[in-house]
Amino acid sequence: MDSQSTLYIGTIIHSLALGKLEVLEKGAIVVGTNGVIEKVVEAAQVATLKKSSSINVVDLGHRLIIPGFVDGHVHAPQYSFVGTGMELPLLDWLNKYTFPSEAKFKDPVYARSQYRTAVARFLTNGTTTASYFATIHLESTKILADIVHEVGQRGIIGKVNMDRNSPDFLVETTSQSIKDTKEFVAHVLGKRDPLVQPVITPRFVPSTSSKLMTSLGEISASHDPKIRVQSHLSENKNEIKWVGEMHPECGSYADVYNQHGLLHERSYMAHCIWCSYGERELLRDKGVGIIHCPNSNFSLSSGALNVRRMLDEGLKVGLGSDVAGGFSPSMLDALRQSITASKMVSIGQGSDGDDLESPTAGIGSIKQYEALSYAEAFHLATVGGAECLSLGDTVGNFLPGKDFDALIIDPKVEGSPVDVFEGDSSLDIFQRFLFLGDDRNIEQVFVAGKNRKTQKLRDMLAASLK
Ligand SMILES: Nc1nc2[nH]cnc2c(=O)[nH]1
Ligand SMILES: [Zn+2]
Repeated sequence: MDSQSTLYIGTIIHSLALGKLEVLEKGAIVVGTNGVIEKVVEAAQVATLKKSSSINVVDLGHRLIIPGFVDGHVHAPQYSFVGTGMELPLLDWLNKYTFPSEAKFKDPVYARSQYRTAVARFLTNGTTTASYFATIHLESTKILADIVHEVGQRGIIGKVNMDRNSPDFLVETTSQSIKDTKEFVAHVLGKRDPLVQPVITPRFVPSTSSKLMTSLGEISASHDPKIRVQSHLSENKNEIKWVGEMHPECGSYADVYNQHGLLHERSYMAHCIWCSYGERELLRDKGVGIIHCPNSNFSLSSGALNVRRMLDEGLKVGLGSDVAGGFSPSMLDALRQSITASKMVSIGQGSDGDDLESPTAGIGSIKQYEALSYAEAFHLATVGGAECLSLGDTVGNFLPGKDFDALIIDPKVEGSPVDVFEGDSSLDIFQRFLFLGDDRNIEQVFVAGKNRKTQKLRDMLAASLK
């Protein structure tokens, strides 16, 4: 314990394994000045620790202390049109709304103002870690990384690559895309901020040529550790058909990424709703994370992922908001909708496919495909996401040695959407927050030991209202 460690006292709830919550009523977390968790103690030990003259004591009373949320897949520029244009399926939605909107990020002044609002909104909702897609534009993507750094969010940021099948107002040449990606990676690594990291981000197979994908795989592999890779995979049936026509030489959609060196233990793919058993085996064997984005999957009528099967088969799974395919910036929404999606699967309405070679085939059997519990969904929104993003040793729960990324939840805040009744247990209150709560209940947002929900952050949000 260093001389200025801080003792945060409150009701601690975090996930130790899928479906396994630990609850410490009036427990405490000791955090060093470097923002790292030194120990977690039960109520009985708190009094002794409090007596230590060298420790700062922060008594949070009735509040809950929970890990920060990990949004494994979010498009920062798409926050500009969030909650609008929700009536089309993926490929039409991209052409009608997404591409014209992303093209505006060519202008760095516009990008700065949009990105400030978006990042502030995600952070204020308790997203302590986000894996962002930006756009193809180098300057504005650097600005996004600078803003994430400035507000102190943990962010993984990707310059999007698009050199084929894209409108002429949102396309780059192969060589420019490679050059700008290298420059962006150098820009982010040059910050020497452990909270902000680059990620290689081919938009998806239809918009990234073979030559570009191969070069991106090489850029990822040329660093130690490898630069992370994120993209979209098997989200929509027309998309999958199109990829099949484009790459008859590959065995499957996932195999296209694999053959271009883009699947490894630091890769994670959004959606994967319609992946075959063979693809799921490939993803598991390569250590690729699956980012389940249920709001987007419903909103773009893509399908309901069989998340239980992914977990049973040993894949890493996290959750994503996929703004603006998904209409909510809050991971509470992703958590709730992941439960709804898994309930659809459990009643025989999900993405079963005719996947007979799978040992877990036989969808429709409610017994075999149990819906996610709230504790499991919470695990995916915290630990699961951290593991997908290769941050499992750093965040996700409160094990000593990890960074203190935490939310202080006040269920009784003035104007709270959550009612607390006499006799409620801590877990009752926690569940009510998960299902009914919102950012009003999220009083403080700690990233690496510092509260980032500051007046400055509120001012950033207020600025967008002017
Ligand atoms: N949901 C979603 N899927 C995509 N596939 C390619 N681009 C996108 C995108 O921006 N959003
Ligand atoms: Zn997406």
